[in-house]
Amino acid sequence: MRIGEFGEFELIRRIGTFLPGPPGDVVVGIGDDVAVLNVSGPEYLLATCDAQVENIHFIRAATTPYQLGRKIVAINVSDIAACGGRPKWALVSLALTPDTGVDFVDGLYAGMQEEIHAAGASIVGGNLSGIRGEIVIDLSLLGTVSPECLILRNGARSGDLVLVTGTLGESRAGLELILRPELEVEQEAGDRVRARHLTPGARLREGRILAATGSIHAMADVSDGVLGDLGHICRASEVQAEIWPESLPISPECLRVAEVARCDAVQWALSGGEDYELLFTADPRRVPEIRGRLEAETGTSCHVIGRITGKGEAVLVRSREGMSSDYGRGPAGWDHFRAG
Ligand SMILES: Nc1ncnc2c1ncn2[C@@H]1O[C@H](COP(=O)(O)OP(=O)(O)O)[C@@H](O)[C@H]1O
Ligand SMILES: Cc1ncc(C[n+]2csc(CCOP(=O)(O)OP(=O)(O)O)c2C)c(N)n1
Ligand SMILES: [Mg+2]
Repeated sequence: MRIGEFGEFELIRRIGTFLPGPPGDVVVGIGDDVAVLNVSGPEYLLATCDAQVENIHFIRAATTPYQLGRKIVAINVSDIAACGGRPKWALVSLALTPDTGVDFVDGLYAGMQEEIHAAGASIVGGNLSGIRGEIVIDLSLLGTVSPECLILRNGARSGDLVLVTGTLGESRAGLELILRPELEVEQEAGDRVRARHLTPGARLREGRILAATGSIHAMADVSDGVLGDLGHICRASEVQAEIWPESLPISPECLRVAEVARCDAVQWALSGGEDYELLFTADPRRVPEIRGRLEAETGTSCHVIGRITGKGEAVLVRSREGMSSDYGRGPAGWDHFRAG
């Protein structure tokens, strides 16, 4: 059997079965946005890693090395944000071909340095390797969180509302414009969605503020698409959820690109991925206060997009009134071994 038939998440489950149970100082091992480690201090240590692989995550001609540097940092910071943590130290592993220009590495580090500095962290080491084909940039990020602020994927409760920060689908819209350069769209809309794809921002302050409310039951960042990532929360929490397609926050720019591309913006919002927004659940009675606080302190809005309906692990897409929908019948979200 090949891993393409398995899928990414079944493979992670299988890898887990070959590993002994986590030792006692591992608070959270495989399965969340980050590993959470008890290092006998007042704060937990957080650890995560994510890569950018040529022609899987980026096309060399469509991004500058500076943009790529910013993106590799932001996507890792996003995982720490999703737990309510603070990023601290990064290690960067590069696998490059010998013909790579030195200016590529210069630009990459300028971008990484800018983004890591903005996140309050630093690059403290890494590794270099040659590679024969497409290049790989892999970043490991360590951070900290106080135990009372740690939010995991596994705390969603029946009756919770599901919320998401910002807007969904723009990154996928930006990718569409990159893959189909012949599409003509107003410059402002094009620039906005391309920037969202090439240099996503992590919701770091938002994650900490949400965690500090004490009212968030579960949280994850949206890398695979809200449908896929809510699925991860549901499996971890052993609950079932519904997403209301009419409630998804989709910007006018994203709608416009979808119109020009003759694509469905709702589908992009559900399963396009790489939004790097925060997806979380909370008791409905606390939602007005959470939204108010987030908006007042960061200017970031968040929207209710569904609810946790009971025990189970599935995510259904249906209208708030309970009407069924064809959305959600396709692939739930990005899967590295099933994509393409
Ligand atoms: N090769 C691997 N070996 C062990 N654990 C893995 C591996 N790949 C992923 N994981 C773990 O599986 C979980 C899900 O991974 P992933 O979907 O990449 O998370 P994220 O979207 O937060 O980056 C994480 O806890 C991650 O540490
Ligand atoms: C050329 C190209 N094709 C497709 C995509 C879309 N894409 C690639 S990986 C991915 C999912 C997110 O990346 P992943 O490595 O799964 O991050 P993680 O979930 O581990 O944080 C998406 C939506 C892209 N960014 N570039
Ligand atoms: Mg990952």
